[in-house]
Amino acid sequence: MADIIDGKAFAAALRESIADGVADFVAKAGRKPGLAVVLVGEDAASQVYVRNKHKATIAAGMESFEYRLAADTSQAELLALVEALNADPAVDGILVQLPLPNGLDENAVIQTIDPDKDVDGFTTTSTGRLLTGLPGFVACTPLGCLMLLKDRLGDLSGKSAVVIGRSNIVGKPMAQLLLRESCTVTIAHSRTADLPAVVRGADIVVAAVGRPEMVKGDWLKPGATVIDVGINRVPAAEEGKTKLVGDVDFASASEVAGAITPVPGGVGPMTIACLLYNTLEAANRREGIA
Ligand SMILES: NC(=O)C1=CN([C@@H]2O[C@H](COP(=O)(O)OP(=O)(O)OC[C@H]3O[C@@H](n4cnc5c(N)ncnc54)[C@H](OP(=O)(O)O)[C@@H]3O)[C@@H](O)[C@H]2O)C=CC1
Ligand SMILES: Nc1nc(=O)c2c([nH]1)NC[C@@H]1CN(c3ccc(C(=O)N[C@@H](CCC(=O)O)C(=O)O)cc3)C=[N+]21
Repeated sequence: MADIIDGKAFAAALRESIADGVADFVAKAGRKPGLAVVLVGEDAASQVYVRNKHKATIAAGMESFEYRLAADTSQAELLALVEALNADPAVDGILVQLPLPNGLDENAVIQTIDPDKDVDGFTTTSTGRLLTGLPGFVACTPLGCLMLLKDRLGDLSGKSAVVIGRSNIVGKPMAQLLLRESCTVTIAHSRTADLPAVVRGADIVVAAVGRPEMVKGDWLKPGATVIDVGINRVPAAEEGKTKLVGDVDFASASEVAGAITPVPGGVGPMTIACLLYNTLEAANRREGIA
């Protein structure tokens, strides 16, 4: 049976150490690090995430600025808010919750965020820095996955890694991070031929697909380390109830893998902890604190 990688516990420990860093920052800068989160519209899942981010930000000793805008907010209004946050000295990090309602241009909004406040790591400046090996903000979910992998495996160099999914927010930055760690990286996607065979070659499997329980145990190399990014809400056994499952079929995969992250309690909590990590980093840089 695979070891369970306890992302929730790892994230809790990380948040504790961030809280210590926040206390140092407050002592030196005379203010708290500030994170602004912008939520447009009423998407149910986004509301839950934004509430969780708010709670975690406060618990870490940071200032949380929440902006909840109506679904019919115009592009110009949203851009004006992002520009105001760019100029606000109390704001160190800016996160615009995705997806945005139809009619808003996600890319235009994201590219307006000051790269020095881009704690989501989504601007082309941040992704370009990652690609070229310059210091910068790395997207929270892949960063959290990498922390779990390094904690489990130590040096990743020379390992073969398969990332399933090529989105800008998870798959692509994940692949870049693994390449930076000198893994031999394969990026799989919906056009990949014989995905089970591709996965079977990997020491490290990161699944970020959005398809419930797609990756089966018999696709895995025995002993592989499996990071399940998927968050899928599906009907539960009990009538009318739902539950969260990942992109990996946990029951069969945990028979073959060496270690695996659960859903919930794996990558999700790491995403929020890494957001706080990036925000503290942004605050320290802005104040010139090492
Ligand atoms: N835990 C966390 O903190 C987070 C979790 N998530 C979750 O991670 C998952 C992925 O999110 P995200 O990257 O935004 O999703 P996207 O929908 O943007 O991307 C999904 C990717 O999976 C690929 N794909 C789809 N179907 C298949 C298939 N049958 N075989 C192989 N590849 C396939 C797509 O390929 P193609 O490009 O060819 O279409 C695409 O590249 C979701 O479940 C999401 O909820 C997301 C963000 C954070
Ligand atoms: N600008 C932006 N940045 C993001 O980082 C971002 C985003 N938009 N849009 C949506 C996705 C998704 N995402 C998650 C964060 C935490 C959990 C999380 O905490 N999950 C818990 C369970 C939560 C639950 O019970 O619903 C867990 O896996 O244990 C999941 C998913 C961040 N995202």
